[in-house]
Amino acid sequence: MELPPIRFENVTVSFEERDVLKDVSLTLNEQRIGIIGANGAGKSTLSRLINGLVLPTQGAVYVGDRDTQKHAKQIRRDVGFVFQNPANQIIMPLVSEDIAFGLKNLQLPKAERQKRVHETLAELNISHLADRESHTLSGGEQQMVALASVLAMQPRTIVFDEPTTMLDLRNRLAFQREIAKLEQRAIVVTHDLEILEDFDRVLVVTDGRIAFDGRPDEAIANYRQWSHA
Ligand SMILES: Nc1ncnc2c1ncn2[C@@H]1O[C@H](COP(=O)(O)OP(=O)(O)OP(=O)(O)O)[C@@H](O)[C@H]1O
Repeated sequence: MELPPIRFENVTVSFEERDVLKDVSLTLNEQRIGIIGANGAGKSTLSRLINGLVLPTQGAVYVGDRDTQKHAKQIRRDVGFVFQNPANQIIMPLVSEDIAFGLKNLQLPKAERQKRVHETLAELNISHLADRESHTLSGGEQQMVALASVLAMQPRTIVFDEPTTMLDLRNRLAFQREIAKLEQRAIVVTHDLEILEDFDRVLVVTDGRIAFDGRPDEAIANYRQWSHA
């Protein structure tokens, strides 16, 4: 699978005149990229720029050669986003309907939609949730269903904002296995440092800037050192 590079060019994001990201320039070519750092450092904002959920106040973000400010629709198709709070993402009354919902927008035939729904649920070991009412799911079950909805769409890049916060050990391991197997690019914002062990690259965000950018072990050591200071 060809993975389009993601480029940040001198990106500043301001909310209410406060700069929460400051002149960030980056090119992301790797397949598995982690983003770590303190609360409020700017990690979610950085991740949301990738699919145009947040737009730069200054500078530009490109996915391949598409500017996120100009090609929102195509970019949302190419970059899936798994939200921190899965309840924001689940919209349909039944789990299987929820996963099928996004596929309708891709204009896939019904049989293909149903096949993808069942394959994705089986892949994540949550086939037993298919006929459950979405609002009765536990937090962790919701997080797994939100993950399934995005995986079923098969976007080339998937951004995860703290995907394991509600998962028990079994589901956390299932998530980790799933990420390791993905042909797609995964960009994961997390406080769960262990899941980054086999990643290609980890960014440490501190106060709106990239304070460190490198291998997971080095990035985690840098972040630990910063946290103790
Ligand atoms: N829509 C918004 N309006 C105003 N301020 C915002 C908005 N979104 C984020 N912020 C502020 O920007 C800063 C960075 O937020 P962000 O969510 O990117 O941090 P984070 O590193 O993901 O934090 P956490 O680890 O706590 O989730 C925070 O101070 C936050 O309050």
